[in-house]
Amino acid sequence: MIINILDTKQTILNKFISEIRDVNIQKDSMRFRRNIERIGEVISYEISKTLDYKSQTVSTPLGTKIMQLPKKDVVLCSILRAGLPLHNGLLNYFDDAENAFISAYRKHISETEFEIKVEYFASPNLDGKTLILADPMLATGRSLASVYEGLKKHGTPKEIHLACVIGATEGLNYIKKYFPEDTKLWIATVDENLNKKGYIVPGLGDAGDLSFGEKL
Ligand SMILES: O=P(O)(O)OC[C@H]1O[C@H](OP(=O)(O)OP(=O)(O)O)[C@H](O)[C@@H]1O
Ligand SMILES: O=c1cc[nH]c(=O)[nH]1
Ligand SMILES: [Mg+2]
Repeated sequence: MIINILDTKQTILNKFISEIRDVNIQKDSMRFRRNIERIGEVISYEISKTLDYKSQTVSTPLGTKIMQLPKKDVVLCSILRAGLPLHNGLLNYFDDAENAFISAYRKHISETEFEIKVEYFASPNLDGKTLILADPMLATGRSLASVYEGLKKHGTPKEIHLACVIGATEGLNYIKKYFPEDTKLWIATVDENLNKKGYIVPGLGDAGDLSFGEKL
């Protein structure tokens, strides 16, 4: 896996990351969602530097210009719920992408043990496409790995990009085993620790709840 950690350079991205972490600012759920979306936009721009482009002629009112434009083969796939604001950010830039949505949640067996349940699954054919798989939190890595197992039935993408906001080192190491070697991970920032409940520390808390409210 090719790992790109975006906060290793000092950019405006750091402000967006600090606001989603900040226990006071993150209470404003509209700002939280918008910051995740803004991070999705930054990730899109970085991914766009690696895509395949082809020459196309654009007509202006005064003439023509040959431009290099990205091929229209992107599929954006997000993991519900927390993936939705990140999906919006990616879609703001890859506006003609096809879209896939998959649900994954932690079904707790005990306070500290859980299994990943994948239930809703809607995806186009992935053969030969550029797959961008988005989930803001990469904690144990089990949600991303389970979703990818399911996606394999929908075809073989030409290339795979993973778009994440905060990861834990353990999760990064876990998913390396599941994805093809040339998969590119784009992640805003990485923390060292996971707690007993599988939450990233210091992380930000529960991204799904902060975006959409607590669930039962
Ligand atoms: O790397 P993992 O250990 O699998 O954890 C990460 C998952 O946890 C969060 O989802 P959650 O289960 O909280 O569901 P939600 O989006 O509905 O809140 C997050 O959006 C990831 O999908
Ligand atoms: O820290 C974490 C881990 C999983 N899901 C979250 O929303 N946050
Ligand atoms: Mg959650």
